[in-house]
Amino acid sequence: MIHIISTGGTIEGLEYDDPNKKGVSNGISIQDLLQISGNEEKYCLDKILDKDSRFINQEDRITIANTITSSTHSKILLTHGTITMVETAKYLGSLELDKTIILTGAFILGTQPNTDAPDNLKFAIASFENLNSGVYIAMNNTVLPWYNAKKNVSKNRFEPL
Ligand SMILES: NC(=O)C[C@H](N)C(=O)O
Repeated sequence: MIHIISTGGTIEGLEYDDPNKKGVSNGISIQDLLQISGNEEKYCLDKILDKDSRFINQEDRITIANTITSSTHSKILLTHGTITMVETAKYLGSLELDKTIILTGAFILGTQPNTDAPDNLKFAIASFENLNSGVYIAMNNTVLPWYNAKKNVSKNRFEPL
């Protein structure tokens, strides 16, 4: 069983530049995206935040970490906006939790027909098969460990450092 923890971002179709608008979402749920992806893996889902990742702060990261540590599951899929995905991955990596934690998201709004959200979810879920405990980013068919990942803004992809 995979424990999915969702926090907002483009993957959930959230589009806003104004932090005051956080929590106002006309987006799409991770559950619906998983259905679109054809996912057959068993999962449970907790939506704990609804934020563009520019507005994810240290308090939010502690909330995310607490949700992970109190989970009874060892496979954690964290959906997160891409802008600060590396920062959250680094924070979680520094905690050295004995779980496999994969972060994923999307570059194209989850509400758009050409979104990469279902593919990234599918890829991230399949990646648990090959990974030991640790923190990883799984996006655009690439898995990177938390300490060797950066977002290439011009190419819209994550790459090794
Ligand atoms: N592609 C993204 O997820 C960007 C988004 N605005 C974020 O929450 O970081």
